[in-house]
Amino acid sequence: MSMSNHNTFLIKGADLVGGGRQDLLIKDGVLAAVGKAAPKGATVVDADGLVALPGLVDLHTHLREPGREDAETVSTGSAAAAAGGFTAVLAMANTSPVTDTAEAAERVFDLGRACGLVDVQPVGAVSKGLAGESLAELGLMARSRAGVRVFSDDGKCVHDARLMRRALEYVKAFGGVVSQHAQEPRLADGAACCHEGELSGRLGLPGWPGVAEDVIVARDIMLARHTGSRVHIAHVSTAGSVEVIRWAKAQGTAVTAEVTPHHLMLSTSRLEDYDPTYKVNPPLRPDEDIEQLRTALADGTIDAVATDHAPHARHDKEHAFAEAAFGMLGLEQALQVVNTVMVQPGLMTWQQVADAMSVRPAEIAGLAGHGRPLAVGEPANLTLIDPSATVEVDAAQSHSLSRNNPWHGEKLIGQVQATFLRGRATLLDQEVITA
Ligand SMILES: NC(=O)N[C@@H](CC(=O)O)C(=O)O
Ligand SMILES: [Zn+2]
Ligand SMILES: [Zn+2]
Repeated sequence: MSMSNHNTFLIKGADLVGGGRQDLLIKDGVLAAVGKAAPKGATVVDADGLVALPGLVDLHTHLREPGREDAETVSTGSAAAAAGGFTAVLAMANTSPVTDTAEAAERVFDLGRACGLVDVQPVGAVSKGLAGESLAELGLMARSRAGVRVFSDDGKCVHDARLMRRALEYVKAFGGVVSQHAQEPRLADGAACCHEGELSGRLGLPGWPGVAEDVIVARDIMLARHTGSRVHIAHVSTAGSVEVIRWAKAQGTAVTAEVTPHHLMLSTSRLEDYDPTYKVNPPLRPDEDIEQLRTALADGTIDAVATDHAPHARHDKEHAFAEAAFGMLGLEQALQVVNTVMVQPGLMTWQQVADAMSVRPAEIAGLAGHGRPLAVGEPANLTLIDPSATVEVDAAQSHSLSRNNPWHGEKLIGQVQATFLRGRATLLDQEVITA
């Protein structure tokens, strides 16, 4: 046992977003002091040159438990999240069984609390069994101990306009939101596996066009306007969606949107070698879309960065491109990617990163205690990042059970060095501990 009290941390000289260089005292789970403090027995964390952000909140994580514990569990996914700077994640409902009842939601919630590395907040399914036919128990999930506020059939689009309308009307009663996987099934042929364009033609892979996303985004914005309810667009990937969302926000419609790290950085050209690691839904898009996604994130048209962390076991991913599973990892590299493509080139400030990766996601999901300013009396949910370290990503070095990491071999800028959840260190690089 060391001399230090493991529940008391003195973070020295961190660069606080909006607050300059400060010391932070973490005690009894809260920020006990901001500014100068020198308590005895605290573990001292040297944060010289590190940026302190409120703990990150991921609106879109697939944890695979229950059902596919060979790909990820609540515990391994939580560890990956903490390593990436997250203190809360929204766990998507496309598990087996589906999270479409109060009991199922409470089970996921409890697994998360038992693990204790991040707050796991279950997303409830919109439709029973994600079948797109009848509404799941939205009200019971909302009133359950899990307090579900975000509903999504993610993996599938709620394509029936009547069902979508009813879901929006229903969640309005308790301040909930429907997160839509926007993909018109009639425009996205069953065999489609990548973006439809020049490259899909050349590679001989069936593709689906960006407009399959755009039309659902437009429809759901009109339904949100009609019902006076809130819609959230998951993993926006096209310039067309951005255009429609920008228009809707200018009209005052209650629409919010997220973009993934991979859609901000990786283009369709990654498919040249038919590597199934880059097979994802929605697909990687051309440079013109990426450009618009970056602009929209920087100007607030897109509210949040969400990972769509989608672990897959080797035997589901290592197939010919057309047969492999859709999805890629994201939790551990998300902040690095945002730093590399947005902060370092001067497109975004750290304050904006805090907004897009913590404040806004917590607001959208109605998560109390997260996305809060780093101020005295607030829960000590925060993360420290070295913004200038260049790191070569190694897929083998991961807390996730899966290895479908699209950043493998990539040099990214930034390294997460510590994460605290209500004052407990869920990640603490030994290098930064000085006493
Ligand atoms: N993103 C993906 O390609 N896959 C996700 C489902 C989804 O987000 O649509 C998955 O669950 O694997
Ligand atoms: Zn999806
Ligand atoms: Zn997803």
